[in-house]
This record gives sequence, structure tokens and C-alpha cells, in this order.
Amino acid sequence: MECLKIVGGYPLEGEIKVSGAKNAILPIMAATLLTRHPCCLEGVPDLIDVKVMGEVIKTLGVKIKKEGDTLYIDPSLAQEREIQPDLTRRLRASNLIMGPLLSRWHRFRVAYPGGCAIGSRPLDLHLKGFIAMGATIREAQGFIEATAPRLYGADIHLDFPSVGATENLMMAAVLAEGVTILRNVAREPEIVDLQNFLNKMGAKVQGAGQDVIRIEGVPELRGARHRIIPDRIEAGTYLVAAAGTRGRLYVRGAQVEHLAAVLAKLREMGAYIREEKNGIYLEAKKRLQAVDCKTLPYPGFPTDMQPQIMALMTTAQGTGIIIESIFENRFHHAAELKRMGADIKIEGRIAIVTGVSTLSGALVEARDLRGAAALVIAGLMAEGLTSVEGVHHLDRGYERLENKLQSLGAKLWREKSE
Ligand SMILES: CC(=O)N[C@H]1[C@@H](OP(=O)(O)OP(=O)(O)OC[C@H]2O[C@@H](n3ccc(=O)[nH]c3=O)[C@H](O)[C@@H]2O)O[C@H](CO)[C@@H](O)[C@@H]1O
Ligand SMILES: C=C(OP(=O)(O)O)C(=O)O
Repeated sequence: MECLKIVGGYPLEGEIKVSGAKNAILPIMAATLLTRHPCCLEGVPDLIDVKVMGEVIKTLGVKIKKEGDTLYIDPSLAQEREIQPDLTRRLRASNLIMGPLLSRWHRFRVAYPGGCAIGSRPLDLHLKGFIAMGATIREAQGFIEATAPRLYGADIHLDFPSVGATENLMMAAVLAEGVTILRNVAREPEIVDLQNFLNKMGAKVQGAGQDVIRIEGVPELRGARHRIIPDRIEAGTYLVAAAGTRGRLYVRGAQVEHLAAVLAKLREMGAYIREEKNGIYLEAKKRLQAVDCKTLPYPGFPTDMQPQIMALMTTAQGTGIIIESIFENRFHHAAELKRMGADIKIEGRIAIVTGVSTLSGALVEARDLRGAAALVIAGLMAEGLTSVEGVHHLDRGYERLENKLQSLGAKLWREKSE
């Protein structure tokens, strides 16, 4: 096990470049299963989740070669095969192969990925959609089995705009017979990126980024070359870290339109933000003000930024309320922040955060990816030494985190822990 040691109190100053988006590359890697032809993905972040998704599709016979930040994916010998539980458990997003498998081979058998630290995360919306398209689903002994001798276009209304269900159903529909209409879909930028990749492969998908997506099934898809969009959550995390340390930071490659809700909150708290064509500049020289914040599907405030904004609010002036409306169990970081001196009360899905003058370094433990990011931010803001256990979570979603932070003047390093 490794931990991250952080000596807090140094303002983050300088420039970093945002990496490719984790939540865009994962569905796009799954989508390469939809063709027999080679694909080339550029701007791919070096993350554990990308490696594990690579293992998942390699299990199906896909060949992958990595050169720098480019992935060459050759699915010409891919076959439908059972995916073992040890792989699916390591990566929740492994469920994104269900749509492509059903679309191309008309069947799948995958181990249920189960819940995770942030919530139970059922797949009912994905499965209901597959059933509407003609699939028969059987869930037994921890596996989900699906067969669909023929897959038809259907008119599907999602009860909730689930990101994963929208992606899986888009991928199931691209090779189905006829037209699929997906209503009340997720509108995240990563859904638009998936649509763009599918259309480069010859699919007929339109509407991503809005409430309704229309997919006209085609008989076959070709290979495609595609550059992954920048990671809005990574960019947002560094902006929050800079604001918390009263620093100034330029995040090159960050897309303003993807971060509107986060930038609005940072401005409301008192940070200065300049939106530029190729990035975002933030400066925060005085104590920030507390704000209220509710997580919502995009374009609302992202749940994947909730732990980080909570860390920032721990030393803001006044009391703010954070409502987590997406995941039922995403406040583990609050107890750890309290060890550092934060004043936080949790009532179900509501956190009441009253700013204290300063946090103190402590030994804290991360249970999930964004919770880990929040603890790193708190460590950078705190007086003294913070040890963050559970840093392997960070490697799922942040490329070269220590290097990027060190280049901005942060004092942190990894150590082996017991
Ligand atoms: C790889 C990836 O892109 N992960 C993101 C994706 O996760 P993911 O795609 O898993 O998130 P969803 O949008 O599907 O889940 C949102 C909520 O809907 C519920 N739900 C979802 C599907 C379903 O069939 N039934 C159901 O009840 C979930 O339990 C959760 O409470 O979107 C989340 C919400 O923005 C982000 O936090 C994750 O970073
Ligand atoms: C919850 C997240 O990811 P995943 O859906 O891959 O668990 C996240 O990126 O914060």
C-alpha cells in the first residue's frame, strides 16, 4: 500500500495541461468492439481505469498497442466471451461492454460489477432498455446474461438520465434494425464525444448533448481515428486546488463550456476566473465565501466535483449546504476532513459545512477516487503534514497527479505504508 505525504500551505502557481477524459475514453474503448476494423484513439490518459478496460477488451481477443498517448486498437479477432468477475469488479465502467456485445454478437454474459463506495449503482435502466430492443435478460449467480437473436430499434424513456445507460443503449442501437429513440438521456460532454466517435465509424447518431438521441441502425461499422476530449473533472479539481491554496493557475486545454457550473460556483465563492480560448485561468488571493451547492445531472454541478468543493468550503467564510442528489453514499471524505479540523455535519444526503480559519495536517484515508482528490486538496490547504492513505484510488482518474502538483510548487510525495 502507498500513501501520499503532503506538506500544506504552498500556493499552487503556474500552468498545467489537462489530460484526456477518463469518462470519455472508457465508453469509446468499449465502442471499438462494434467494428472488425482498427481504431486509433489519441489523447488517451495514462490511468489504471484505461489499463483495466484494456484488459477487459483484450479478454475478448482485441489487440491493443500504446504509443505515447495514442492507443491502436485492433478488434479484428474479437469474439464474444464471458468476462470474469475479478475484472468487472476492478472497473465499474466495464459494464459498458454490454451494449457493444449485444449489438455485434447478440449476446453477452458478464459478471455483475456490484456497488462501490459511493452507492449501490444498479444497472436496471441499461437492462430495461436492452429488453425494449428485443433482448432476453437473465440474472443469476452474480452474472447478467442477455440474448437477442435480433435487436430492434425502440422508443425508450429513461427514468433518470443515467450516463452509463445512455452510452450502453446508444452502442446497442447503432447496429440494431431500425430507428431507436432514447428520451430523457444524459447530456454530459462525454456522451457527445461517444456520438462523434460512433459517427466517425459510420453510425447514424444525432442529438447527443440534448434530451433525446435518435439512432438509425446501420449493418456495419468501420474503424475510426479520434481524439478524446479534455477531462473536465481533472481540470475542475486543479482549479479548486489552486483556489484552496490561494494560488493562481492556468489549466491549458480546459473547456469553459464543459465547466460552466463549476466556474459559476468558484466565482460565487470569490475566485477570479478568466475564460480563454484554449484554457481557464484562476486566481484566488483572499478568503473565499461559503456557498450552497447541489449536484445534478449535466449541465448541473457534477457529483464528481462534490468532494473537492466540500474540501474548498472547509475554510471558506460562513456556512454552506451541499446536497448530493446523484449518489446515495458519497460523503466518506467528510469524516476524514473532520479529522483535519473541518466543521461538517451530515444529514442523509445533505452536508452542512461551516468554514474554519485553517485545517491541520492529519492521517486520513480515501475510500474512492474523488474523495481522494478532496483529501489531497485539503492536505495542500492545511497547516503541517497530511498523510493520505488509499491513494491507489487517485491513479484511476488522475494522470501524473504528483508531477502536475509539484510543477505548481506543491510539496508532496508518495511513500510505502503498512
Ligand atoms: C465511467 C463514467 O462515466 N462514470 C461516471 C458516470 O457513472 P455512471 O454511468 O455509473 O452513472 P449514472 O449516471 O448511470 O448513475 C447516476 C445515478 O443513477 C443511478 N442508476 C444508474 C443506472 C441504472 O440503471 N439505475 C440507476 O438507478 C445510479 O445508481 C446513480 O445513483 O456518471 C456518474 C454521474 O455523473 C459519474 O459520477 C461517473 O464518474
Ligand atoms: C465515480 C467515478 O467514476 P466511475 O463511474 O468510473 O466509478 C468518478 O469518476 O468519479
